[in-house]
Amino acid sequence: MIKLGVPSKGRLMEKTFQWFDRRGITLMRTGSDREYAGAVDGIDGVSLVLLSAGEVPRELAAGRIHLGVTGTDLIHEKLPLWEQQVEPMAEMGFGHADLVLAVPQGWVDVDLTDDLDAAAAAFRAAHGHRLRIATKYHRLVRDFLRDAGVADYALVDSQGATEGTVANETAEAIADITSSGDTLRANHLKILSDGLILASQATLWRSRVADMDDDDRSVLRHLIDRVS
Ligand SMILES: Nc1ncnc2c1ncn2[C@@H]1O[C@H](COP(=O)(O)OP(=O)(O)OP(=O)(O)O)[C@@H](O)[C@H]1O
Ligand SMILES: O=P(O)(O)OC[C@H]1O[C@H](OP(=O)(O)OP(=O)(O)O)[C@H](O)[C@@H]1O
Repeated sequence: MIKLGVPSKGRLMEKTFQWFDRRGITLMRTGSDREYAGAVDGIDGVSLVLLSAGEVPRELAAGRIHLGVTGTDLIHEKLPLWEQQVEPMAEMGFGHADLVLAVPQGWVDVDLTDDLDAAAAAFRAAHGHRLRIATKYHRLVRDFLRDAGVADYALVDSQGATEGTVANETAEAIADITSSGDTLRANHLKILSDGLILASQATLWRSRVADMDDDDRSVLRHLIDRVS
């Protein structure tokens, strides 16, 4: 059996089901509302694994699922060696979101990451501690800031309501996902002009490490032909 992991809740679930449906493959939740059991209609040899978008990268990397749907951001953040562990099979055209670096709108002299670097040095001199950037995307933000030449900062972990950390005075800047931009605007934050860290969308990934026999390989080829 080829195991296909799809989000069982959250913002990617419904559109994932619709995406497969348009390609003649029906994914169904079975059992009660609260039971995470599923079935697949329209193709043989594929079983459905329902899980959260955030768990799909780990399951693919462990080879417990052969295919999985999740955002580019979660794969790149959670799998340091993602290119060796997974392969993108299809960009699905929904779940678009940008991971961006944002600072208070009132910081009129800070428009670029270079300006942030200067502001960070000044901040440390004035306050005696490093400028804090709140995020849940630790790896992606660190890599981005290293490439941008910004060093004088501290990451603060924020697993939700990240834009609120500036008003709450637990951080001076944030790095988070944005789609409409409403949350950033409502919290008086602006994106740095060169502050796009990653453009993400829902993507169908193939595990490079999951075990397969010849039958599985042929089911996988057939499934990929149908959807890509
Ligand atoms: N406006 C948005 N805010 C946050 N994530 C978004 C947005 N639009 C698309 N996404 C994408 O959705 C995915 C996360 O989905 P979701 O928040 O449903 O997953 P999750 O955090 O694993 O869910 P849960 O923890 O509720 O199970 C990420 O890949 C993210 O890039
Ligand atoms: O640009 P927007 O359309 O306003 O969307 C962006 C917001 O959506 C997400 O939060 P989510 O709703 O997942 O809540 P969270 O803060 O608990 O992560 C993300 O973390 C941003 O806060």
